[in-house]
Amino acid sequence: MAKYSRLHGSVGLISLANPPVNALSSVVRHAISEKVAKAFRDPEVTCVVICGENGVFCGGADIREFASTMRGPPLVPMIDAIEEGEKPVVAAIEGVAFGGGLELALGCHYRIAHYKARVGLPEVTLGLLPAAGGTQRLPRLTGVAPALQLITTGRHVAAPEALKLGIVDQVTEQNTVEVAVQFAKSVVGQALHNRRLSLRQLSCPPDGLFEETMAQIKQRARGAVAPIACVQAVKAAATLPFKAGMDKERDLMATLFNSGQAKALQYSFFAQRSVAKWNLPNGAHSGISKARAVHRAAVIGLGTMGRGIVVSLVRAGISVIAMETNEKQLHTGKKMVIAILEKDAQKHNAAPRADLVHFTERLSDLSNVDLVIEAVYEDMVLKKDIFKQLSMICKPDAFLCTNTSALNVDELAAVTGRPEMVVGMHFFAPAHVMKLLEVVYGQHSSPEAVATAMQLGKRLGKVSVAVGNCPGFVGNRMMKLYVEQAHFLLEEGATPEQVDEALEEFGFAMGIFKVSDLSGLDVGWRVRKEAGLTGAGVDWKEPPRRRQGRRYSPLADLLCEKGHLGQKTSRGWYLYEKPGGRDPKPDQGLHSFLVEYRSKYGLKARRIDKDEVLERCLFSLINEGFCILDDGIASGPEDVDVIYVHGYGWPRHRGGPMFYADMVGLSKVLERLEFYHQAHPDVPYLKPSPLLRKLVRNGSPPIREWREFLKRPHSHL
Ligand SMILES: CC/C=C\CC(=O)SCCNC(=O)CCNC(=O)[C@H](O)C(C)(C)COP(=O)(O)OP(=O)(O)OC[C@H]1O[C@@H](n2cnc3c(N)ncnc32)[C@H](O)[C@@H]1OP(=O)(O)O
Repeated sequence: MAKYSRLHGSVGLISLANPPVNALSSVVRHAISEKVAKAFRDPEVTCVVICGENGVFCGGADIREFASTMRGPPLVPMIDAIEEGEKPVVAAIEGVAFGGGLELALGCHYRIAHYKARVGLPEVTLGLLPAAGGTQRLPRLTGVAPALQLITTGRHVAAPEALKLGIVDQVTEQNTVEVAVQFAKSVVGQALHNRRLSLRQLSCPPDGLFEETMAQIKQRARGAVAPIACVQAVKAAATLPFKAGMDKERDLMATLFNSGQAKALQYSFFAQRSVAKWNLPNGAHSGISKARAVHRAAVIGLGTMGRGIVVSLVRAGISVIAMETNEKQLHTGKKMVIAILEKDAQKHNAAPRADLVHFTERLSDLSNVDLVIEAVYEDMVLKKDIFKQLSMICKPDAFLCTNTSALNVDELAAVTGRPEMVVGMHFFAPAHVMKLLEVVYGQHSSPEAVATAMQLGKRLGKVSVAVGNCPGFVGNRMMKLYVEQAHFLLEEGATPEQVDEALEEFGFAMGIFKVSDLSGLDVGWRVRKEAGLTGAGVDWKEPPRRRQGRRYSPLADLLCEKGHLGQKTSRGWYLYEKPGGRDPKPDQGLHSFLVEYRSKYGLKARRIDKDEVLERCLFSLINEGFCILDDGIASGPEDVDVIYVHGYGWPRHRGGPMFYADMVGLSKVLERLEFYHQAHPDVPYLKPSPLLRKLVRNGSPPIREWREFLKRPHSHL
């Protein structure tokens, strides 16, 4: 809804009132239209100010309404009516003016923003375009190039930048509404013609701007269609009269609005928010569990992960003790952390925050920290030793966290005298860049420990998801099967290039073999050795290409034995021009190696098409996702999807693996898994999960209803 009042006798003040972000629901749109008409009718009113209650102008159209038939007055005529009005209308922008919110402000004749406010047109991130005149008015205000950049990326800008771009007329540190009211009174009587953006002429865009932008977008959009439609709409602004441009904007929006991509992106928006409201099988949940403040933290281990975690903590203003026993590693780690912090400082024109980090070789220096994150390499014996010591050294109420990516959090907790204070904080490399954090609760982790880790993740700017304890947790447990299928496909006749091409066409930023070369083949090799799948622990009585009773491909192990570890050694699944090279080239040597390998094991190469690559890799991963839901390791499909979109390069416009399964159709996923399981009976995880079967038996309900089919958590609180 929107409230109306009259200030100083002549100013009509319209306040959007739809907490928490004053989204433009049908009720709000109706109320704004009504109040604007009232103000325009009232002869005592000479000018109008539109603002939002509770320090937020407007977060845009109500995204929840997109799933149903749109009711209420549409935005376009409402905004046109404001612009056409004969009384000056000023938008007083506090908090945010996003999407339809900014479009509403662009229909006003003037815009005043608080210096902390942000404005932007993020529709593209929801699979849409700004279809309430945003693609036509913004270029007329800022010029084509800046508008094109903002609309195709959805980037927000802070008020000072918005002022430079001409999006707002004034920025204030004072009470924005009061400043806007005074401003509105001061412009009464001035001509409005020039202030109506729809009437403005656009200056010619630079030559080739649209072609270049389109080419860049096609390269980086990974199949997303909304950015392309955004370019077309802005091009219409630059080449057509306003009215025709608006028609083009409307037509393009009509094609996007009901697309699967828009549904996926809007699902992702809400999924990301839903994971913050975590709940555990024991009944603990975010609503009742209080986080403790973390003032001082420690990180143990200054390898790639440890360094990234230290940087993340410092960026959040937390003082850190960075501990490393290896002198050389300590020296290198310190240099790299300081270099990143200095680069940050340069970027933000501020002093480096290196004073917040204290580097040490002594574990005893950790006696007074509130929370420790252990980030040494994946060796259970080493980690247990560290946790035993921490338990004695750290103050009794310090939380002890591990950055393990797969090891048993309960086993670590058991060696401490405080298992309730132990949780996993699984960061993704590089930790100062990647958004995802898996917070792993063990059997004894207290709600306070989980709440503190989740809250800390939020403070570090991460998307944090609470997950249960099992080998690989959610992300890596699913990933393992996807990687295995890719290796099996090579045995059966595919090349790394064919597999990667299919995955990249699907929308992954990089195919699985390129990712493996980038992270180093030795990472998985170490894990497989730990698991007794290769190296000294193997039971050699088993037939070749079988381990622990099931099919196994030793291809990656064989490459590791040859020293082909990926980019760092210039050879892996691809060839690189030098060690550390980034540009993968097909490797004839690898192809010959595959031919010899197949011949050695009597494997007949066959042609494998893209559909099979996708089904084998993705459906096996999805099937494990269903098992994870059934086991209660993730509390809902949104958790799995958020993990895959933010940590594993799953294309956001495909929602995530569980959303994708819903889009493809659960019965089709089930049928294909049954087919592949029959064809590969020695791969047990291709057997369809009981939860998938149950959902199909129940008529394949939409993803938002899946939680009703999960085992209910039992409260032990
Ligand atoms: C004809 C079409 C014309 C226009 C199209 C559009 O306008 S599309 C919408 C464009 N707007 C956006 O994309 C903005 C989305 N929202 C945000 O970026 C952030 O929510 C915001 C506004 C910056 C606030 O961030 P904050 O961190 O403070 O809160 P949070 O994100 O957790 O949101 C709080 C709750 O509000 C819900 N919500 C936010 N925006 C919308 C929206 N536009 N429509 C509906 N609901 C919205 C959000 O889901 C949270 O809900 P909760 O139940 O508490 O989880």
